[in-house]
Amino acid sequence: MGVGHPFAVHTLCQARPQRLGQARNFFYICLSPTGHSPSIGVPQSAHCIRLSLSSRLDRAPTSTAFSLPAMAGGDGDRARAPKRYKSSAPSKAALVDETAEMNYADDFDDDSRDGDNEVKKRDFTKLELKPDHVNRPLWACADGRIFLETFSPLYKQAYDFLIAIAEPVCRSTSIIPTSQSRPTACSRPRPYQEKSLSKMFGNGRARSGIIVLPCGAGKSLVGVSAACRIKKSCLCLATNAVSVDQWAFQFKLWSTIRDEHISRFTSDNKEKFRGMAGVVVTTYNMVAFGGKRSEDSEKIIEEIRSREWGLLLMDEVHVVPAHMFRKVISITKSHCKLGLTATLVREDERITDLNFLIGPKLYEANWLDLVKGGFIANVQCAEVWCPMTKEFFAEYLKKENSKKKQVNLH
Ligand SMILES: Nc1ncnc2c1ncn2[C@@H]1O[C@H](COP(=O)(O)OP(=O)(O)OP(=O)(O)O)[C@@H](O)[C@H]1O
Repeated sequence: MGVGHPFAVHTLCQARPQRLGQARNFFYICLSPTGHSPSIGVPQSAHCIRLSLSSRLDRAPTSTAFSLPAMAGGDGDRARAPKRYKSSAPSKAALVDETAEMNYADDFDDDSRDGDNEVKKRDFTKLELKPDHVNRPLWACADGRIFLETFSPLYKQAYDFLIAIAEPVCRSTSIIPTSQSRPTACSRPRPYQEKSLSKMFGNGRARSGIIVLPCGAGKSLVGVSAACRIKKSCLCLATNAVSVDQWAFQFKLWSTIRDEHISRFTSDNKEKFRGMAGVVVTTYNMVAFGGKRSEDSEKIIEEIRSREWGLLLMDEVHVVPAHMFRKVISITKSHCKLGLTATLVREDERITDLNFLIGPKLYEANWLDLVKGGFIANVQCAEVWCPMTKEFFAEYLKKENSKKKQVNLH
């Protein structure tokens, strides 16, 4: 089972807050054929992830890659994971499965019982830990469950491994097939992402405006989630063709939208609107371009112009030249506009134009908080002083160059 193995991670069930205190030191994973949603609910705080087998695999997984250390008789192929780990008896009978997995449901979520009732109880109280169990933080059961010891020294590596082999299409709703052309969110936003969205949708309707999140904080998920909440078609504008591909990918990653409902429109990739494309991803340039277009392009741009979009999603709003921005805004019609950026700073005077072209700043995350929360990498700043040439210094002192035009969009 190597990297790229066709698993899909389906987080994270219906957490019941009152259960969180009982969270076990196990990373609980359930493997099941895609399309079948395991009904076991487990709290997120217990580091729970569901893995769902892709339809490319037509049989339930065995524990070939992960072995169940405690299980006698062949790596636990027919085994259950332990109910309790007794660290005081490290090697022999250290695992005590008091009953069977039906009782796991008691510890997690009432919803889980239905699914578990299908599984017969088994007694594994006599099973022993394998001698090298400390090197085996992952326990796989024949019924598809994998348990990861969070207290294992290899926990982090094992966790990374699971994530690496999994394709994070994630989130339970993503396994529900949908015929909708509009995206439906299948993600679990982080607190600051949720806050951004709540600022946008706070009073029950979508507000236009700008959300500022540091690089790598997950603006894409916020954009996709916004499109999902609006439940209408979305025109997504990026700065270049590479970004267009990335946005198309992000929509597939974070939502249930089907491939045929996303169209990309770049100079190299003019995907015709297949049906009523729910999401069209293109560049500012493609929309604002005033020159002669090919017949195909003309048709697509006409479609873009004539349609009433639910959301105009604008990536990197701060870098778009003002005149292009105005043009794009004036030739497209949308119910709501959302601008995303990492920094509302630009070199010309026009940053404040965004205020009336799009809307106010809805939310700005403090990057230090995100670093503290472990959501983005720690940044170290070092100030390096160096001499300026005379000419450069004279230029620097000129009023119009002396300050950066930082927006205050409150
Ligand atoms: N809620 C989330 N849960 C898990 N992973 C997330 C979440 N939000 C974002 N990520 C991950 O964080 C990483 C950065 O996300 P993304 O590329 O959207 O950031 P960004 O803010 O657009 O960055 P940039 O400014 O560099 O474009 C991605 O790997 C993404 O999958």
